[in-house]
Amino acid sequence: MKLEARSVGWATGARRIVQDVSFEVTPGETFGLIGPNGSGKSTLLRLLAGLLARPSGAVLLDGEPLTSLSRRDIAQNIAVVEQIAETSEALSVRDVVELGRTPWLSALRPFGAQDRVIVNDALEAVGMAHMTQHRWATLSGGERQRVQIARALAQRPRLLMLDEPTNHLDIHHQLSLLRLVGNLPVTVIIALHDLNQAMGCDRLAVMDEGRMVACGPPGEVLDAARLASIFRVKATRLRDPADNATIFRFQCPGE
Ligand SMILES: Nc1ncnc2c1ncn2[C@@H]1O[C@H](COP(=O)(O)OP(=O)(O)OP(=O)(O)O)[C@@H](O)[C@H]1O
Repeated sequence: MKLEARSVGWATGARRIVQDVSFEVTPGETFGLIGPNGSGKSTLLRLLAGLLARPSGAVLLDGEPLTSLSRRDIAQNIAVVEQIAETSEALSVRDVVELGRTPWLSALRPFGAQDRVIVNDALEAVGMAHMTQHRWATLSGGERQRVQIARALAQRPRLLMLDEPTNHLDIHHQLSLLRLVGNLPVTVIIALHDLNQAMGCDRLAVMDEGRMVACGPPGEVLDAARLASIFRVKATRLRDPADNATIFRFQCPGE
């Protein structure tokens, strides 16, 4: 699915949180959003998913303005995993993941065997199939994160938006999640803090103070001058001899 952001913005009171952001994400692309704390990444993701009232500019999905689509149309196309997921404490892991099927169900099309297979696959994909009966309230931060990702996978979206999906995960689950997401046959927009992980995206948009200040392939966008001016770090580029990949080592200026 193709997504186009045209001069997207959002303000609260007199404060502009996101301003004049334009880019296109092509079908199948993994598009990363990076930027310092408070630079507007989560707000931009919410705008792209149509979750904020009174946005400015336009978001188009395969050429159709988001505003012309029903909530159900949007939910059949876009799944969002936010940083803080609100879920009833009493639900089981399976219940939460089954919620991902909601946009596809109706009185004439109740939850059935095919939905059960999709839910099982999603639980399997995030390594939570052994905990289906556990209650949400009892889960660790990383387990909750993986269940929310399974819910989004069960939605079978064409566009998956993830807000810092690795932030609660141990290193094994971080890497397996990124590999899982990278191999999905869908368009992905992902906000990330780890710039080494961001190097795995097809393209990156850099946010700073609510504006997009750069957009392009990771190797071009993450140059020493930008890392110093936007992220306020001194970066040394290293090469992994195993596969020739670029790795950054960061230091605070003056160290
Ligand atoms: N509903 C709101 N009302 C007021 N201010 C808001 C609101 N939502 C976001 N902000 C402010 O907008 C700025 C951008 O927030 P946002 O969460 O989009 O940044 P971010 O880049 O995702 O940050 P982080 O990396 O810390 O998660 C922050 O200063 C935040 O306090």
